[in-house]
Amino acid sequence: MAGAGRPAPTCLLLGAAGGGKSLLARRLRHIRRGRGHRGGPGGGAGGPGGRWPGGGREPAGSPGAAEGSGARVRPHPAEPPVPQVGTNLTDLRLPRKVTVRELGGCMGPIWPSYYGECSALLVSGGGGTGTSPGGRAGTPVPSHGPEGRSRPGGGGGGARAQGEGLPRGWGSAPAPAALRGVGPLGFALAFVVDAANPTQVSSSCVQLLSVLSAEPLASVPVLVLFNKIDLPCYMSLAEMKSLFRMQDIVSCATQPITMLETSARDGTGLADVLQWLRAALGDPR
Ligand SMILES: Nc1nc2c(ncn2[C@@H]2O[C@H](COP(=O)(O)OP(=O)(O)OP(=O)(O)O)[C@@H](O)[C@H]2O)c(=O)[nH]1
Repeated sequence: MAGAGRPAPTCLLLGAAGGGKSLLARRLRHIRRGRGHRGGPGGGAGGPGGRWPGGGREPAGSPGAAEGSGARVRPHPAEPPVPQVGTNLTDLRLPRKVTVRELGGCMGPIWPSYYGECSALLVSGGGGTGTSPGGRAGTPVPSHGPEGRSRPGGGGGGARAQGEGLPRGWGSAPAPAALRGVGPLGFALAFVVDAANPTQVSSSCVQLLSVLSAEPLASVPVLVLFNKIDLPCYMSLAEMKSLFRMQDIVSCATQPITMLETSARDGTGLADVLQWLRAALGDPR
């Protein structure tokens, strides 16, 4: 029964308007497999990995591709932001086909109507190797909070009292076994934050909390991307974690959460994003 009629693994791409989702999806489509992974686990401060493979350029013909040879990535030219109204589908070959479904930031109020898709994929997903990204060198590491922690719904141990200050329903779902590691569930979620826009931090944080507390998404692996780190005014991973109170979020979340710094403009961290997608969606390569 393997594969017959099974929908492609899907990653929902969410985040506030202007965070860089569209550019990110376009750039991911053109990144080449196999080489060019740089940086250590988490791709975090001091070592974000994954500019264009081969230390090189975006492939010819792709947005921002350069003529001739060059050792460095040619940044994607700045372009006026065009708010995404509706949903955009991008197919990636990792080599298994993975669909990235971007939902425009201005569609925030109706994002939940797309969460149901996840239930179908969770039911029909599986069948992978169960590879955990944390188990391979150089792979982004999901955060599960303190070792052996109990989720708030399961009796405490977290940094804050149960459910305190968090959206209704937070932590109330039972912990599925899959949460112990990022599993091949067939559905994943990436949440993009503009790390160069301090005015968006609080609204992004509220959005992230509401996404994490959505019941259909209770067991999907989540990647939080702090994007636009090419800009001089960007906030570092440590700053963003502190502003978002990520430690609290991670310790209360039912999902395994991974964080990465990226620049959709210059390609930093994008190889790590692909690697996370491969691991989260069940492709061991
Ligand atoms: N400097 C810099 N600019 C970026 C980066 N990513 C995206 N941008 C720019 O930010 C603007 C918004 O990017 P989009 O990709 O349209 O953002 P979005 O999240 O899809 O926005 P919505 O469709 O409104 O939800 C565009 O001008 C992009 O070129 C980045 O990593 N660095």
